[in-house]
Order: sequence, then structure tokens, then C-alpha cells
Amino acid sequence: MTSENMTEMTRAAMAAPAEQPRRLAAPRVGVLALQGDVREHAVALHDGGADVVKVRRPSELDDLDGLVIPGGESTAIDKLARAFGMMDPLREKIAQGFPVYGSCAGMILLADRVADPACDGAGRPQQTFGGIDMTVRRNAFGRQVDSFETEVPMPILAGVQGHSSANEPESVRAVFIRAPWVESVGAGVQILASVNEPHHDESATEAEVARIVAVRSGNLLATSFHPEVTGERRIHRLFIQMIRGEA
Ligand SMILES: NC(=O)CC[C@H](N)C(=O)O
Repeated sequence: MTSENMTEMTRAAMAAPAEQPRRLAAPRVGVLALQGDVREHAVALHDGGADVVKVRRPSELDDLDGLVIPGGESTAIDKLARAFGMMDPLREKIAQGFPVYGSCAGMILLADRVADPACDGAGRPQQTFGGIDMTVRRNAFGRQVDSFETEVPMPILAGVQGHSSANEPESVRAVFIRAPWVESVGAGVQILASVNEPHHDESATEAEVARIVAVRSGNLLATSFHPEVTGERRIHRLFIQMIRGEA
């Protein structure tokens, strides 16, 4: 066949790369590995079908399809992120629509505002990567001793494969460890789950004790709780679906 009788379609087909785009295969998902329960998230992502890499330096953000910010201590992750030069590169990527899932401390780091930020020795408040138009309150459910585990209704999970037999399809077994709650959200933020505050004033109304614990805003997903420690995999699968543009 000469170039004269090649149709446009043949030309396009011949020019197309032989391999499939990577997003159709396993997405490459990073776990921010500065502090916190990195390993548990890596396992959950791997189980969900992702190709997982641990990320510490800005150059390691290149070539990723998404990132998980684990639970741990948001002030420590903030300090280390600044020390490793991660703060601005990650903020820029988030602004460009890079998919990120943050759990617990990770949720705090995705919030545009922290109601009660910790301050360093010089009185400077902790910083966040931001991206979700919300205000979070740290340690809102209490201290370590007030940590609790409960079943949280989360209707968005109904369509996600892989709930454990102990769970109803539309709820998640959630562990809260010095967890934040979301105090307020902007108009573009979707509330995915709320939970009743376990320790509350008798006189409080139902609306007053319902606390937001999972949100989505565009390609950003955040939960107050830790799905990675109970064998729950659907939150990570939902995130992988978001990366693939399927959710
Ligand atoms: N389990 C967690 O990630 C706790 C978060 C922690 N209280 C913080 O402020 O960062």
C-alpha cells in the first residue's frame, strides 16, 4: 500500500501507539510516605488493583495517576512535606485536578481550612495542601482513649465491589482514631457520610450530633476514619474508580 491510497483511518491506526494507555491497565498510585500508616494503605491499594509506589520527593509525583495521604499526625506530615519540598508541587498538582484520597490526618491535609490548627514554637499555624473547600476540626471526637469503631452508612459504596460479608453493602466498618470531623463545606463539596457523635450532650438535637466524616470534591476524596485497618477495600476501590474516571 502506498501512502497515496492509505485512508485517513489507516493512517491514524498506524500512527497509534501499540500499547494501551496506562489508565486502562493498573493505575499507578502513590502513598505519601512521610509519616503515618503508609503500609496499610499500600496493601489496600494493591488489593484494589493499583500499582503502588511510596512517595517522598517532588520528582516522585511525576508519572502518578493518584496519591493517598495516610492517617498519622497532620502536623508531622506538614513539617516533613515542607522539609522535603513537597508542599508547593503537591498544591499545584491538586489545583490541576490530580486525584488524591486523604484518610484522617490526610483529610486534614486536604482541607482548605483547619478550625483549630496546631502552632509551632514560633506561633505559626500548621499548613495544609488544601483543595477541598471545607473546614475541619482536629481530634474532634476526643483523644486516643475516645477512639471508636462503628458502622457508617455510605450509600456511594453500594455500587462498589468487594464489601466484606460482615458489612451491609451500603455501610462501612469505620475506625476513628483521634479523628477530625468536617465542620462545614462549600457548595461544590459532596457529603458522602455522617456519623452521630458518640459522646454528646443529652439536650443536643439529632442535627447537632450528626458529624460529616466523608466528602468528595472533584477528584479529591477524604474520610475522617481509617478504612485500611479493618480489611475494608471499597473506599480504595472507589478512589481507583475515580482515577479511572469511572466514578
Ligand atoms: N489517626 C489520625 O490520622 C489522627 C489525626 C491527628 N489527630 C491529626 O491531627 O493529624
